[in-house]
Amino acid sequence: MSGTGTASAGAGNFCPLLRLKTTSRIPKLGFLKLNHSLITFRSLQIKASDSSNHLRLNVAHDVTLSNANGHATGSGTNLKQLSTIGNSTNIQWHNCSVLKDDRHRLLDQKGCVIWITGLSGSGKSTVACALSRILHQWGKLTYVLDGDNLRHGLNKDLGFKAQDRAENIRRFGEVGKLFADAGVICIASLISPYRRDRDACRAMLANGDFIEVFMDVPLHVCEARDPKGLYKLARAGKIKGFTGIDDPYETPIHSEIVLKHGEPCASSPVEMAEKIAVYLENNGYLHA
Ligand SMILES: Nc1ncnc2c1ncn2[C@@H]1O[C@H](COP(=O)(O)OS(=O)(=O)O)[C@@H](OP(=O)(O)O)[C@H]1O
Ligand SMILES: Nc1ncnc2c1ncn2[C@@H]1O[C@H](COP(=O)(O)OP(=O)(O)O)[C@@H](O)[C@H]1O
Repeated sequence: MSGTGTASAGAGNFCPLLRLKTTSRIPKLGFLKLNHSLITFRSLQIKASDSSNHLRLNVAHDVTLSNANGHATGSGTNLKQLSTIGNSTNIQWHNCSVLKDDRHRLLDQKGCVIWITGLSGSGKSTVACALSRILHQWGKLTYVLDGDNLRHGLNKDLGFKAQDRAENIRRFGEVGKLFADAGVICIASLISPYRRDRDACRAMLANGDFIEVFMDVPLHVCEARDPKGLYKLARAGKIKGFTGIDDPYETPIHSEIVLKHGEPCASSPVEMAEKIAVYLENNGYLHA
């Protein structure tokens, strides 16, 4: 493969193989499937056809040829390597020509993860839903990932031992990262008691895109609320390893937002949610 090829043009100026109009601007990324092979390219020139009704493709840089199994088969200026990530061997990252910025422009917002951490009963879920409601009313796309809810499905194999909580948090981080990449404002609401696990999720996202919100509510207040009766059961020894009672909660040190119990002007869930919404506005997340 020399880096230059031809493809038959479809009706008019539209090439069904490329799904491009010949008049459209040159894409920065794309792929072309030919004879069960995949050609990945970063630079492409399309010249309008002559009377032979053919499009001429000039594939300029970063060419990777791979067969249907994804193994590299040809040469290019920059062959991508197969990787091993965890237990996944011989894998290769595939790019798509629709990029995060394209999705941001479509939605007129920037994807991010609002990470709400705090004790059981501190008001995480209530604030998460209030924030989702406010942003929805402003025409912004959000999705709430709630600790209790994900334990009904994705995380139902996990308990509350430290390593299970760590895995729970890691999965939240990975799912939140996908939502943010999709352009969605993802609101994660989970106890996430360990600083190291929260920081690992922060590190998964681009600078600024992980916004930690600490529900700074004293244990005695959460315990007095006890909406599910869990503190009572934990005090009675009927639940072991309950956060704040006989399991640790590591207070955040560098949260972007602290929602302190009893703070004047920010004591109701809606006022707290408004504070987060203002942060998003001030930091450019509500426009592309
Ligand atoms: N041992 C123990 N400790 C803490 N919480 C417990 C426990 N057992 C059950 N629950 C209920 O599970 C909810 C917390 O789940 P999370 O996924 O947010 O926890 S964690 O982030 O993995 O620590 C938590 O929900 P919230 O009250 O909304 O925080 C409880 O309802
Ligand atoms: N800012 C607040 N002030 C007073 N009560 C609140 C506030 N936020 C939540 N609550 C109440 O506290 C209880 C626990 O709230 P919830 O959102 O379920 O907490 P978490 O998700 O952290 O367990 C609920 O009964 C809720 O109505």
